[in-house]
Amino acid sequence: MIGRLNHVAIAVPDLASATDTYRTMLGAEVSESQALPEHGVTVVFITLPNTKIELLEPLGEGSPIAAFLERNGAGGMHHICYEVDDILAARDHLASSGARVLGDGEPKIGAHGKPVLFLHPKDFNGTLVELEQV
Ligand SMILES: CC[C@@H](C(=O)O)C(=O)SCCNC(=O)CCNC(=O)[C@H](O)C(C)(C)COP(=O)(O)OP(=O)(O)OC[C@H]1O[C@@H](n2cnc3c(N)ncnc32)[C@H](O)[C@@H]1OP(=O)(O)O
Ligand SMILES: [Co+2]
Repeated sequence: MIGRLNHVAIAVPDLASATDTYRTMLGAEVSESQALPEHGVTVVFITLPNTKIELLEPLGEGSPIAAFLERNGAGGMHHICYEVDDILAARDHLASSGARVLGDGEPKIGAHGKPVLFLHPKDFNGTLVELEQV
């Protein structure tokens, strides 16, 4: 069911500073930032030859990553995103297998304009999993 690795996400307390670190210290190509209020984050993407890195900081009240950053003051690996062909079929299979699909279970449109869903980290070895339909 899961396909390519779409991105690995790192939550950061200061997106501008993290962007500068990647650009100047790691020579990375970093996109312009995208504010995504429906997701409660602002993100940039770093394009690598074989995948992407998503840097994200909280946006607005009630950001889903606020508590994570309280626990991890310098930031940290936040989630991993796998690609799927059919996100509703994947959701239904996972839910029937006992996995917790986060939110109301309906896909939202993510940063790439594609439907995304999240699976509870406790069901996947302590790792927050995002699925993106491509
Ligand atoms: C940019 C758009 C999109 C894209 O297109 O790529 C995105 O990536 S949006 C990214 C931001 N949105 C989300 O992360 C949505 C899904 N996340 C959530 O709903 C919440 O973050 C969460 C997973 C429910 C956790 O929220 P939190 O407030 O931290 O809840 P708890 O404190 O109750 O945590 C429960 C439990 O899980 C552990 N935890 C939390 N976050 C993570 C994580 N990222 N990785 C691993 N483990 C995590 C937390 O430590 C708690 O564990 P225990 O203390 O042992 O119970
Ligand atoms: Co993501």
